[in-house]
Amino acid sequence: MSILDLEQTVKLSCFLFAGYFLASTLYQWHRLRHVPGPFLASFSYLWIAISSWSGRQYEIQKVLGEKYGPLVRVGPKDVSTDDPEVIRRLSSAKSPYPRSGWYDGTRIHSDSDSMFTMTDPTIHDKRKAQTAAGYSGRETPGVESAVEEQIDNLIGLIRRSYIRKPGAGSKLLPLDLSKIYSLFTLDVISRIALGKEFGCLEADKDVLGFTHIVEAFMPAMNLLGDVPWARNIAFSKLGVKLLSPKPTDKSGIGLMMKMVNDQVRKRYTGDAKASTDILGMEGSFRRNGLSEIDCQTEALFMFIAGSETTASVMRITLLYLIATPTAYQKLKAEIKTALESGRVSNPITAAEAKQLPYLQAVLYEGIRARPTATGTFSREVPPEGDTIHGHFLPGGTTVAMNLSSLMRSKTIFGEDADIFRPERFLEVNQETREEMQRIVELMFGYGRWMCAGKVIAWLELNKTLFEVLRQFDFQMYNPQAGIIARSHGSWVDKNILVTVTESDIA
Ligand code: HEM
Repeated sequence: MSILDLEQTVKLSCFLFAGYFLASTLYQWHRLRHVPGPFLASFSYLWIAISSWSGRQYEIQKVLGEKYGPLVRVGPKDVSTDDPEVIRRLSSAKSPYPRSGWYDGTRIHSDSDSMFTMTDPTIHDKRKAQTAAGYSGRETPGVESAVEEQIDNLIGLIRRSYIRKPGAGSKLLPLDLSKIYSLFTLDVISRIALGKEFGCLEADKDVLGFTHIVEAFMPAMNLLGDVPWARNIAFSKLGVKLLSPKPTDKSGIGLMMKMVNDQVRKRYTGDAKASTDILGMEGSFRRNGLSEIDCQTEALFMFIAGSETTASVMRITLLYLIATPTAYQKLKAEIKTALESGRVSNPITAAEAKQLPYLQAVLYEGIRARPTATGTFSREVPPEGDTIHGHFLPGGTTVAMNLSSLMRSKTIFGEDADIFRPERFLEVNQETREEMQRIVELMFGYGRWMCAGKVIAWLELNKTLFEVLRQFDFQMYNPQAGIIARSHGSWVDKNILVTVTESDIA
């Protein structure tokens, strides 16, 4: 080929490529052109990529509803909604909507799915039924006492290392709420899933280096998971094989994988003693038909789904309480009255905690004020298409839940929805309160896809907040120092430093 021919071929290729790029961009834009949203999002995934990577996913998402309405275009084939009715309809047990490919972004095993990455409703429903008795506590009555053991360890650690004695002479080590609750939830999950806690609270450190790995990789994982073409590469079978953690790793998720695999193997080879953990020999998962590898995958996913989520609610709720003295005092007063009247056990049971109205209001407000997960959790419109809020959505469009915007809705939560005020749940009639609570509970998803660990999460939240405030009082260590809170699907928090004193109501 002569140099002239080569030049012509290169020019023609560039021209064809530019033509293809323009035509496909125009096509992408055209299919959802009637749905309002940020301009960049209408033809490219750059908008989603920026919001996933920036650490400001929450701030970016929470204003979308007010700016564009209940249905917003957030990508070429993607919309999001903050309408609770639509969220419920799409996730209900009878909905024809499957989960979208977004869920692949949490895949860890190349040859086995956790319940979370099962996008097909029929396959997913089967796994959900197999694990329901374990997660709900029906076949695992020991979960509540396992949580109590870890609360004891949490209180022990605070008392051992962080308590500030009265007077100026005592040595002062600030307690980092962003760290201690992560240690607590890791110990809870390992205790209930594997029968023995990792011992993070005992050692006062993340013994496996899990949170460090999560923090370090969260921006990249969130980005890869949110942008479809990147996800299709990174989370393909080959991508997962090459990139995902390995049981031979010396720390982080790989090491956790090894511990989980070993524990599960013991139980499946039959030399384990009877135990009350979710996975035990007599444990629910095995009894309900999970194979060894399914069990390993499910158990590992439990750490990803159940540790930082719950820890983030615990730390932010306590932080909001410390920053809102009226709410802090009211909750302390409710705890004191409950103790004096002998209405609560030591430690409090989950059932007793549910009877304390201000404690409930604080927990719902804590979840609402800073939504736990900012990931998109999208569904896929079935092939025949669907109409939402008057906009036709062709088959294959993904519809995300914008919980960040929903939780800030002034129509539902009042004009002061931007601030932490638990009273909003108490000054309305019962019907309105229950509807507000149901909307906050959408934070756990809904219907067939709803969080399997919701009962365990509420158990932890109720018992821990009560017990910690029964024993201690908290104040900010340095109110002028900045707290770091970045949202990449879930939260990466740092530097929530407090000082702790003994409470006078215990
Ligand atoms: C405050 C704490 C928690 C929050 C806000 C939360 C939230 C969620 C959400 C939003 C989903 C996905 C729902 C959907 O796809 O529509 C989910 C799924 C899941 N969560 Fe949680 N979660 C929490 C704690 C936990 C805990 C403690 C565990 C385990 C002990 C857990 C285990 C799971 C599992 C296994 C799934 C997959 C369920 C399915 O695919 O059907 N979660 N969670």
